[in-house]
Amino acid sequence: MKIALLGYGKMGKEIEQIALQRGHEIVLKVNDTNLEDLTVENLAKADVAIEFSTPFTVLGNIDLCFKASTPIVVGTTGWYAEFDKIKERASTEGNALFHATNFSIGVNITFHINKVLAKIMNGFPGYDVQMEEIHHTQKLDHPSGTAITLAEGVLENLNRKQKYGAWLNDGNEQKPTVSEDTLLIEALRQEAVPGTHTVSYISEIDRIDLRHEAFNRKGFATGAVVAAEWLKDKKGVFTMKDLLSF
Ligand SMILES: NC(=O)C1=CN([C@@H]2O[C@H](COP(=O)(O)OP(=O)(O)OC[C@H]3O[C@@H](n4cnc5c(N)ncnc54)[C@H](O)[C@@H]3O)[C@@H](O)[C@H]2O)C=CC1
Ligand SMILES: O=C(O)C1=N[C@H](C(=O)O)C[C@H](O)C1
Repeated sequence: MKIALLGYGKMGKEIEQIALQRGHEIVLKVNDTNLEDLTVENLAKADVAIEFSTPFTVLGNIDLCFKASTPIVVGTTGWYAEFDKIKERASTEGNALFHATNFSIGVNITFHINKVLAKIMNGFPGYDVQMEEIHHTQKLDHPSGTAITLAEGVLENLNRKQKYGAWLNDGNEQKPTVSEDTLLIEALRQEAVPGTHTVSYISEIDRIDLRHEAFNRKGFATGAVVAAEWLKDKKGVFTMKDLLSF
């Protein structure tokens, strides 16, 4: 398969290694030093594009892939406010888009358990729920896309929470007070952390933690390449639930 890498930073480089190991060819690599190569003509030469750039550049890259009729796998986070518009466009124009806030199998198992746990906790009002995400200091968005997906899983299943709130804890501000129906997500930035997410239920007598800790970026990268292989000859908008069998 011929792959275009849109975003050749930490993730793009990791994806390149996995893609080559799986027998694919990289026909285009773009980062902010060679944006002149990012053309519809070049994208049309790829069987699929894998997009891990920035929240500010992802929408332009999706647009170019749609114009080139090149299926696109999007891992970039921080753009989901525009998701409905993109989805509508993909269906009217007959494009192929695979998106996920997290491509790792471990996190997707955690997403599933998180929903089951939230449903169970309806019967146990003595527990309050809170979330924490920790990422490297270069991360541009907060809370992380994964944290938002986890929060949505809680809100869909736990009746006493109606919305989430975010707090970037950089050591300068006190923990905000939130209403009882708000799920607070605390974001911490620590050197070189690939991504750690925890959903905690805390009562007066104990604490239950659902935690996923990535040790490196291999899980994210492998999931993105597998998604690209799966998407290649399809049309429509897909995510990890379409790929996984649970
Ligand atoms: N869904 C998932 O499983 C995962 C998602 N991510 C997300 O992927 C994104 C990228 O993460 P990293 O690789 O860690 O960031 P990074 O900062 O290491 O790499 C981003 C790259 O995008 C390049 N870039 C800038 N403008 C561009 C443009 N117009 N077109 C193409 N590339 C451009 C930059 O030069 C840089 O090389 C972030 O949004 C992050 O949250 C990261 C890991 C896993
Ligand atoms: O920026 C990152 O690094 C990561 N971003 C994704 C997110 O926002 O959830 C996935 C992973 O946690 C790493």
